[in-house]
Amino acid sequence: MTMRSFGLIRQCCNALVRVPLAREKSPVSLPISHLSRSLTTAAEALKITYDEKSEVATMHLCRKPVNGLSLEFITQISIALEKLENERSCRGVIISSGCDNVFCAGLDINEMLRPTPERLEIFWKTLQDMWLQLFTTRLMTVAAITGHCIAGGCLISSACDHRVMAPNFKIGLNEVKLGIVAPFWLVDSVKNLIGYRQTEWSLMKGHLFSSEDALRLGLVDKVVPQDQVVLQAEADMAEWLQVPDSARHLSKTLMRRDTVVRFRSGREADLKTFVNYIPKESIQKTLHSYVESLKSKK
Ligand SMILES: CCCCC/C=C\C/C=C\CCC/C=C/C(=O)SCCNC(=O)CCNC(=O)[C@H](O)C(C)(C)COP(=O)(O)OP(=O)(O)OC[C@H]1O[C@@H](n2cnc3c(N)ncnc32)[C@H](O)[C@@H]1OP(=O)(O)O
Repeated sequence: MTMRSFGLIRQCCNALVRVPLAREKSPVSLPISHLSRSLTTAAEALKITYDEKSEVATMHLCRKPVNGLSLEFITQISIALEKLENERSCRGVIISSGCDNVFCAGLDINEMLRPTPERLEIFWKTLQDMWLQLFTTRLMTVAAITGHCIAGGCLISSACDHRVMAPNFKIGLNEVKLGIVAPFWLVDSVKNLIGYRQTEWSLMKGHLFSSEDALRLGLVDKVVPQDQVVLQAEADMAEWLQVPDSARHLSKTLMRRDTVVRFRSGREADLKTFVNYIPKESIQKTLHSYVESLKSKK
């Protein structure tokens, strides 16, 4: 297999990104590596490889420990997706994880703890944009879910076209457990996969499905042993790419149109709700307790 790194993507991972710092009033330009709260540097957090023969890229999420979606990380993913989308030879992207037993633990909760209004607003807008990009991309997208896939993690996997998961992990929307509510567009994309009632009760309870239940419901398409997830994702991608790209993409656009129209008309209101809701003292208390409970379980 001929693998090469995507030079363009490597460049973009070290790029300057204009984001407000956590406790500053106005945006400043800094290398994104200066802003990351992760144990990994920004350059290490996202690795892209491209296989010329299969015309498939792999986007490896490696923001340790749990691929928490910070503003900088979401920005990196978004820039990488755009570059891949513009790379004419690229037909598909597999999203995989470099974190042990975790595909993605969702939003980096630190982004919502005592945030500045400026950063909070940019954070949410960037997340909305990344979701729309992934949900509508011309590329065939496969999520290789080698571990837990929670809330914002499920946002990524449910926006893809196909999902392969390892057994004995958890997947779903647990936002209520943090005292928050998943946005309607994320709920819609899960509802598109598992239907109204399963979405409603799991959302209200913050229930996370086992891999096996997720397979039964259609939240994932295959469950295979952990060490075979990426291989299976590659095999499934090859099968999907036997369908002509434009017909496949037009079919996807047709099926996702209502969700996208609803998103576009509601995104401004959704943003306002998010930036008003998160700083509330009661929400801050619940988020804080949740983070403490994560730390104290050790
Ligand atoms: C009424 C009107 C309503 C309007 C609504 C308005 C607005 C909507 C608002 C918000 C919508 C947000 C939508 C999306 C939300 C999210 O994604 S929130 C995140 C949800 N995620 C989780 O709950 C997952 C939490 N993590 C875990 O359960 C576990 O960490 C695990 C993924 C199962 C992995 O377990 P394990 O391998 O044992 O690892 P640890 O638990 O030890 O974790 C390692 C360290 O990582 C820290 N961490 C874990 N998850 C996160 C995270 N999401 N963000 C930040 N940090 C995280 C964890 O604390 C450990 O840190 P230390 O090593 O202790 O420092």
